[in-house]
Amino acid sequence: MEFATFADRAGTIDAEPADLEIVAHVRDLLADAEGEIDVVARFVQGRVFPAWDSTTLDVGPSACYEAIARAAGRNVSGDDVEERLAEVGEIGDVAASYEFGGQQGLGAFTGGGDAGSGGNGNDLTVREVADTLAELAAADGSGSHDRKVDLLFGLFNRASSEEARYLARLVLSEMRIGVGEGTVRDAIAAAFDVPEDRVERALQVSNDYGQVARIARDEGLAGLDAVDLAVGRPVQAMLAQAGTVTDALEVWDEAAVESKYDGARIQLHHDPAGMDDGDGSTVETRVFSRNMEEVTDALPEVVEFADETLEEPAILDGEVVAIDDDGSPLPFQAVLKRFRRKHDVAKAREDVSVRPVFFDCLHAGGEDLLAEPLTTRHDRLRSVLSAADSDGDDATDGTADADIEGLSLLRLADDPDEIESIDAAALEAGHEGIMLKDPESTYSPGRRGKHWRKRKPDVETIDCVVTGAEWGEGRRATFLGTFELSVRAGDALETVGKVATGITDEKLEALTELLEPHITAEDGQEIDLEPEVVFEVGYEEIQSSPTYSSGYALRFPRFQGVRSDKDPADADSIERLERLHGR
Ligand SMILES: Nc1ncnc2c1ncn2[C@@H]1O[C@H](COP(=O)(O)OP(=O)(O)OP(=O)(O)O)[C@@H](O)[C@H]1O
Repeated sequence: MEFATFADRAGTIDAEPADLEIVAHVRDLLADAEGEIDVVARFVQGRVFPAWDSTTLDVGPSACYEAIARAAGRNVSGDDVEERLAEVGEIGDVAASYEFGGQQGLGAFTGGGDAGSGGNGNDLTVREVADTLAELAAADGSGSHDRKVDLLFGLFNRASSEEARYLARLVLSEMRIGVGEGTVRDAIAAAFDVPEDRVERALQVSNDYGQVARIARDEGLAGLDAVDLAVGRPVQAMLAQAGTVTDALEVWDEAAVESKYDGARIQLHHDPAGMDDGDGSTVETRVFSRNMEEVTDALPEVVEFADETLEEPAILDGEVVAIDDDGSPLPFQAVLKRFRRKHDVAKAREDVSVRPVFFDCLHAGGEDLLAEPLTTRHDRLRSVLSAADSDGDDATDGTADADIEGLSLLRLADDPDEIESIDAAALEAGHEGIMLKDPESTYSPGRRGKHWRKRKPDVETIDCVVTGAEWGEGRRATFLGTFELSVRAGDALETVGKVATGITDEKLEALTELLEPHITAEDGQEIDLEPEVVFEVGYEEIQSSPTYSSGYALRFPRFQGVRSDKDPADADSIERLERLHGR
């Protein structure tokens, strides 16, 4: 297909406001794309490379302005192009405002027209543009800037105004003609008469709109259904919604509960037989970010872990977490010092170490698992991660999961109290909270569905008076560990719950010092306190409950801090609880 034809069609789409009409135009474009269907399916979305491919053109706007200026003639400079952009506001309009075609001087009219070439009789094709841009992306090292400008100049120099408009937008990732992924999916289905959901599945698995369009056309449904995951080719990550335990248990019989690890999402691809690393070398392990960017070189610990632990081809989904010298998780900010780092990785590793935790398995031993339920995928994950375990204890009874390095602990629970204690243990271990997942759910790449929920962060906090406490146990026996919370009810105080979570050892020590002078009675581990200190407490919801004297209970109470600026008289009242409960 000539690039002029593509530009002409892109112009029609650009001018079309109705979504359905846009799909129809893209459908026709794909149907007419012949041998270049793969490129056309990408270009129309403004993509030069497949979604799974982290290759970028690596070309700054100034290189593009320079190339446009050179193609526009001797009297035009990169600065002129930039100035015009400031006036016009959009690079496509700017590029289209020049006359190209190797004209010297003032840019005489070439008669190329919208669908014509730049006047040298040598029509630019879609494939040529794609090949030149691939060559441009590959240019690196010294002199690469000039090489990139030369290649771009070569394209603009052969372009008509309308071709230049879409070429400039493509190069600067500013296509913006209203064609998103869903449009291309529907257009492929309509063009080649295949069901949308099967196109969707093939797209999820391959992340390659060009390949899927070609397969739909040439091989039909059977071809689409045969598209598999490939080790080495990243898949979009499944995402979560915020949700409450109560909501989750209403829809599912039971919830699969896991810690929410506070790190960065990774997708690990491993093949003991080796895979292409994208640069022509063979590697056993590649690691990708949530946006399918390659982060392998930044995370040598993850690569070492995979090389030591895995014995079969696998695609694993997980989180990389920064850890301190004892192996305890560090806050999210620490992992940012490592993630995506390109230089001085060894030095950064000395400062902050990381370790991976995996919670899903998309592919193992040649078998795609996306359509399997979560529990089956997690079982497979366990066996993949325990392959190197020489005693052969692959923990099928679930008891040894905590001993399997790199495996998330997944527990099935249908009791909110049990989930609350898993949440408490997760916070205690330094994680961010918990994830709730539907045990039956399949893996939906790229979807932020209801099957995965991150327990809703506390939307509201209340200020409670601390009226009692319990001494801790074991190494915490000298600290107060659990605090009884009360709210005002007229002149009296009524209990509303206990908080034990969200408090580090240092904070417990400080709180003990603060509260000890106010102890009025002690019975075993339990103590009564003079009402003096006010805590700010987060919660998931307020329930009616006979357990506490206020008639309400805080579900998932979490310590936020001491309100040293407040007296008990300023604490929240039972009336406020009533109002919050009624919401
Ligand atoms: N056990 C787990 N299961 C799934 N995701 C987990 C788990 N532990 C940590 N995570 C992280 O939580 C994220 C899920 O939340 P979400 O889909 O909302 O992503 P997000 O927008 O990056 O949110 P957040 O900023 O809260 O991590 C995942 O992308 C992953 O990085």
